[in-house]
Amino acid sequence: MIVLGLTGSIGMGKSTTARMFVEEGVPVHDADATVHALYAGKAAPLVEEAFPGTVTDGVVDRARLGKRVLGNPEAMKRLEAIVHPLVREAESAFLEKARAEGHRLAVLDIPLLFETGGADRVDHVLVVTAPDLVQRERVMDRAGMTEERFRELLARQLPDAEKRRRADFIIDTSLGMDAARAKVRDLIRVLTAMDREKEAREDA
Ligand SMILES: CC(C)(COP(=O)(O)OP(=O)(O)OC[C@H]1O[C@@H](n2cnc3c(N)ncnc32)[C@H](O)[C@@H]1O)[C@@H](O)C(=O)NCCC(=O)NCCS
Ligand SMILES: Nc1ncnc2c1ncn2[C@@H]1O[C@H](COP(=O)(O)OP(=O)(O)OP(=O)(O)O)[C@@H](O)[C@H]1O
Repeated sequence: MIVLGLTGSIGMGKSTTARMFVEEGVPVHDADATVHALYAGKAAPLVEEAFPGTVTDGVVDRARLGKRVLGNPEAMKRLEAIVHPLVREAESAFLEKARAEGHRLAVLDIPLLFETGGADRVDHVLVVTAPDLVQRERVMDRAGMTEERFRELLARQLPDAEKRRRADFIIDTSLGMDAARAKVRDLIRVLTAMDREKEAREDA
């Protein structure tokens, strides 16, 4: 089975592209959703112990936690030491299930794939991108978004150009849904064939 990492900066079309893989029958694991679930469960007591006052009614308050760790590399490291092993555990269980079900391809949707060393856990990386102006228009359309917040978010993410440089595959989501869906289908075909060849070589 081939493991494809899916990533991209804010507003580039990660969720939309992930959904297209699901629609084509490819299992997708969502790291962001996993963190949200962990913060309402298993991780909450561990986070409260490390960062007292950040958990309310058993659920991590992301705004409070963000204030403690964003812009503080040492605190972020401590938080990652709690969260990342749990995310990896969930990913491993997901991949094991996908393998057992006979899938040739599985996708790990990881927003901060490059920033958190995720590239080592996948066989290939797909980066979704769009021109700056399109990205800006999409993000500024969201409720509560301000110019300042957008700038802050961008400053904390690896630049799009650097992500594209490190990508194995790129999809430009500014060309519309049909174009992106065609690319997703092409990619599934190529990676599935690659896995089939790999298996034939291993059997020989
Ligand atoms: C700090 C937290 C509470 C802020 O949550 P909030 O909902 O306010 O914002 P969100 O999750 O969208 O993150 C906002 C931005 O912060 C930056 N950021 C978040 N986590 C990290 C990190 N581990 N390393 C570097 N930058 C980070 C990113 O630029 C991101 O776009 C949250 O991001 C978190 O718990 N991060 C640590 C866990 C983690 O690494 N998650 C990434 C997926 S494995
Ligand atoms: N291929 C596409 N064609 C047209 N519009 C698209 C395409 N992909 C995404 N979009 C649009 O761009 C916007 C952002 O997409 P999406 O929510 O998937 O981004 P994201 O990368 O997951 O964002 P974030 O990282 O902020 O959660 C949405 O309005 C979506 O409809």
